[in-house]
Amino acid sequence: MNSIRAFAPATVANVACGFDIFGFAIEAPGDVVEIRRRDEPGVVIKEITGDEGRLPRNAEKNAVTVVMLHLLKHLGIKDFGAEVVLHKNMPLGSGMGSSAASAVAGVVAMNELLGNPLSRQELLPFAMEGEKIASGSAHADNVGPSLLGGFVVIRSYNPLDIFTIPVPDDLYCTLVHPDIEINTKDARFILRSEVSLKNTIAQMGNVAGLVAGLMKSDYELIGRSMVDVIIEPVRSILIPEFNVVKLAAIENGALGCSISGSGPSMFALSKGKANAESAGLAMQQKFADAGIESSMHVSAINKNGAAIL
Ligand SMILES: Nc1ncnc2c1ncn2[C@@H]1O[C@H](COP(=O)(O)OP(=O)(O)O)[C@@H](O)[C@H]1O
Ligand SMILES: N[C@@H](CCOP(=O)(O)O)C(=O)O
Repeated sequence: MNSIRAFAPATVANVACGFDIFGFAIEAPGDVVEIRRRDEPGVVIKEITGDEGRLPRNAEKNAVTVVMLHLLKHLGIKDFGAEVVLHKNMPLGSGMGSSAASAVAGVVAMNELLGNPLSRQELLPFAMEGEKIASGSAHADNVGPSLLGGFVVIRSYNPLDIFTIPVPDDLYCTLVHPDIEINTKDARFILRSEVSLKNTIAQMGNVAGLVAGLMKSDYELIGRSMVDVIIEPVRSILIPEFNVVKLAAIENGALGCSISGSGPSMFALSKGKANAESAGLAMQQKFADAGIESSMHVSAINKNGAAIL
């Protein structure tokens, strides 16, 4: 096989109360990566579309190729020649797991080109290296769900312990991306490093409630548990109209609403597609009232994650 195309979906990380430990993928959008073997050694970026020339063309600096270089090194493969084309189908610094989608598509495509020496689970640490390059932190709550699909829980980072839990069939996500940019690195920098006991107790209750609500298909419990008392109060100040948009989502059918990843995108979860759509239109309207353009994606939870095309 000389050429491979892979797709990796956008993701919603944190899911309100689960900073760095919860995430799920949506159906679309997603990045597409093409790799072609070439005779000369070295992995090079041949072309990137959709980034307005903003992403690094240096293979050691772009999440899509960094993961390939780590994989090749791990497998002891030297002098491998490949050229890479990246189709960037989501904005940078979006809170939609943009860097993660590139990293996952890159590592899945390279693994396929090499004849699948590693399983999907085994690819995770390599995909996390892409996040390290992009945001300075090897968090797995975007790359995990983009790679594996489903609703992902990261129980531990050291050692890495990650699994998926079932979600109700009629659970829909609304993702609204206001036309502003927030870098994950900056949004991590502003977080406080200490948390009060009171907030820890509240957050633990919500984490347990969200997992139980998803597994029991208890929509009311899901909604009640979508509360983040630690991260959202700090980061929401970076998103204009955050409180107004969140209220609009809940008043128009959503079970709950919070920041997607590190923002500026906001997500809501709803029972049924119709509720997800009406919540999303209301969210967009509030951004529009403040003169902010936005785009909306409504999707069921993507159960499959990345795919070879
Ligand atoms: N292939 C890539 N796709 C997106 N961002 C990348 C990629 N490679 C490196 N980056 C860098 O990662 C940063 C964006 O990532 P991040 O802040 O995590 O955004 P997002 O929240 O959308 O994932 C930018 O500084 C960008 O230059
Ligand atoms: N847990 C991370 C998730 C970042 O998601 P992104 O989509 O903004 O890259 C964090 O909250 O920093």
